[in-house]
Amino acid sequence: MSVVVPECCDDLKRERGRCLFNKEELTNILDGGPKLTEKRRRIEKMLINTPELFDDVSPDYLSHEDRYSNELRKATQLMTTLEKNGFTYNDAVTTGTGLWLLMDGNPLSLHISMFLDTIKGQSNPQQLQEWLPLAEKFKIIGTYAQTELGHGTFVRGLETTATYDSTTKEFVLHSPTITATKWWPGALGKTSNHAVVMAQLYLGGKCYGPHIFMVQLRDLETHRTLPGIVVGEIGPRLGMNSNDNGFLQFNHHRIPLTNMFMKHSQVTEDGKYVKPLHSKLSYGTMVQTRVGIVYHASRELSRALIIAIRYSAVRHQSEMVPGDPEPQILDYQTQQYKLLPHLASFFALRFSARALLEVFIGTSAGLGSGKMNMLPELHALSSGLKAVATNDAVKGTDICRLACGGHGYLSSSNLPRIYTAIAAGITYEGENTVLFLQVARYLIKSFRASSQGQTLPFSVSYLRVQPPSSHAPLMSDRGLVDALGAGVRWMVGEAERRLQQLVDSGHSPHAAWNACSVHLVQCADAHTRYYICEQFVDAVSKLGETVSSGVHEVLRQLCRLYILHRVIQTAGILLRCGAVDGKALTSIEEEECHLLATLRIQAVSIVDAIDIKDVFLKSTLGAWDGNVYQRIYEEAQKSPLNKSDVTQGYYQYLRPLMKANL
Ligand SMILES: CCCCCCCCCCCCCC(=O)SCCNC(=O)CCNC(=O)[C@H](O)C(C)(C)COP(=O)(O)OP(=O)(O)OC[C@H]1O[C@@H](n2cnc3c(N)ncnc32)[C@H](O)[C@@H]1OP(=O)(O)O
Ligand SMILES: Cc1cc2nc3c(=O)[nH]c(=O)nc-3n(C[C@H](O)[C@H](O)[C@H](O)COP(=O)(O)OP(=O)(O)OC[C@H]3O[C@@H](n4cnc5c(N)ncnc54)[C@H](O)[C@@H]3O)c2cc1C
Repeated sequence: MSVVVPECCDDLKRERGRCLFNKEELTNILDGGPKLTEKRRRIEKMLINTPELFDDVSPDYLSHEDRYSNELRKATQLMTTLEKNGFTYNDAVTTGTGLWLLMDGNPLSLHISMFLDTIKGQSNPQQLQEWLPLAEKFKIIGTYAQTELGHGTFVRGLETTATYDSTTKEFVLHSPTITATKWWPGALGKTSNHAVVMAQLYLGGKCYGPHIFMVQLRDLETHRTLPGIVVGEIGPRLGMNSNDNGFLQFNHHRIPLTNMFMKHSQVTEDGKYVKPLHSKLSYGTMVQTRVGIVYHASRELSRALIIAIRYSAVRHQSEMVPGDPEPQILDYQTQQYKLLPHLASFFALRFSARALLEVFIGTSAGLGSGKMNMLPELHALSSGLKAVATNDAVKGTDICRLACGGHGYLSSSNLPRIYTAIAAGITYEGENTVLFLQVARYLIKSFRASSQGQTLPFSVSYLRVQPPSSHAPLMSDRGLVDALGAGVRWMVGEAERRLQQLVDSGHSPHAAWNACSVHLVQCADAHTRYYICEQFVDAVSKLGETVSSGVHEVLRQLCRLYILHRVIQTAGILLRCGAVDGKALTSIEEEECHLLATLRIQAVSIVDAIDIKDVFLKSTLGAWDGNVYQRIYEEAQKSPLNKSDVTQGYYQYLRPLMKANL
């Protein structure tokens, strides 16, 4: 059946006709400026003109091996296309465009992120000179091999050993137990010929803790595994099955002394250890990746929102008023309540990701000149934001799926793939509960320091025991953010009181910590969300001076919705600490419902301004033209089961059953 695809269906045309702001201006803000929008579009144009980057057949219909090969084909094509056109892989990652073509598990993603970042961040000048050009030109291909079967979270508990042999000036890498097997690293199974490996450093019989080593795994000509190494793929996962997440074991495998990353800590030829300036500098790649994941999570959430909001404007169901035509489902207040707070979250995360990147850049510059004092704050902020961003992106994406009813469950909606890809983000790069507990540790330490009169770093300065009285009226944005801050201060104070009470009654500090850890995780989550609210309010108020009133109004509404929603979510705490009363909460609830109706009017235009083209959305439900039903129908025709009217299964199983005398 031939299909005539209209420019854009009537529903979406009407929605777009109601736009009262300059979409391009909002797009520029989200990209970080008009120049970055222009650059992103140039990359997109180039990629769209490279047909090899697009799938002929959905990965769902391919075998495990074909799926991997197909993704590898596209990944290598992407890298060469970028290179030939004068762009870097980083351009494709930071704009999201390249990743969206490969989000079924891109086997080069670990190479272009954590492998290269480790080389850049952990090498001494000689190592940098030797490894960086090889890695940048894909002469060596690597991954980040840290997690083991027995330990992922507890890096200090890793079992792989790197024992220095001063007679040969080599490290001997060994996996002494089954649980020491490296397990999970992306692209380790079949793609990588190198890995940066986290292993316990042993010198003269003494363990110096986890350190990073560059290890060649495969021959560079034949790609065969080197002697002393066992490597393979770990099998199917919940999602991203086009990747070759792998396992790795060492059997007394030798590497040169110079293969230990020596920017921060060193081993001399005679086996002496030189300490780093800060004991956690070797965790730097993880911190950097967490910063990137905040952006990544916000981008994935935005794809889900575009799909669900456009679909909600096209889908008509039920009767709102008996006898009237079926309304767009976006007109139902409950549908708005499902989607619009997540739309606000996307903007909040985008502004916070930018603020975090600035902290990261500032801290990295400080580290270069030996200043370590900003590291704890960066660790706390990046851990908290990584956890909130991935939690919210996963929850938001699933809500988007549910908001699309049955069709959201179709693979062709692309919502399942977005969901499974981002769901991994809750676990990888530091499991979220564990990261929140790191934030809580920082909060309690800061709270205690402040009780002793010490000055606190900027992100926790609001925890001061004697806060300056806020002059902002409660119902203003600033006033409500202050109320949220008061709530976190109360929660952290309460956690500290409970910890102290347990210690005073004879518990060890560690037992007390565990006994309070549910509350501590809530403190960390609330603190991070307070930080996000602050960043959102600051960003919108700064933009107010430079943007047109239409765009400013939309941003102000989204920011307001984010704050109101957060206050309602935290109502119990805020009532307990007296930051708000029941009357205020009632009016906040009413205002939220009113705001949902206001934002609904321009919701389609707001998601249009995120500016993700159909080829990157890859969704039958979310395309620009709104031609949903035709697309779903056509996609179903591609199922291999539809190649013949009667399948083999009928002759083999169904017919015999029907003929049997049961
Ligand atoms: C750009 C686009 C990107 C796109 C992304 C998509 C693709 C991405 C693909 C990704 C694929 C996935 C790839 C992967 O998954 S790669 C594998 C990732 N694995 C992890 O993330 C493991 C998580 N675990 C850890 O990081 C550590 O073990 C933790 C932190 C939990 C504890 O650690 P440890 O047991 O050693 O420490 P401690 O708890 O005794 O605390 C002791 C002190 O140390 C301080 N401390 C701890 N850590 C740091 C730090 N980093 N900087 C500064 N300070 C730090 C801490 O605050 C405390 O300070 P104080 O309280 O004593 O003052
Ligand atoms: C898709 C994917 C890709 C990955 N890619 C890589 C990679 O490229 N390289 C790599 O090295 N690794 C990789 N990993 C591994 C990943 O980093 C780990 O799975 C992650 O760090 C969590 O560790 P774990 O699996 O040991 O979980 P565990 O730590 O065993 O967590 C299990 C449960 O125990 C809880 N828990 C653990 N410790 C504590 C604590 N101290 N306090 C309270 N609760 C606790 C957790 O909250 C969780 O609920 C990947 C994982 C996935 C899923």
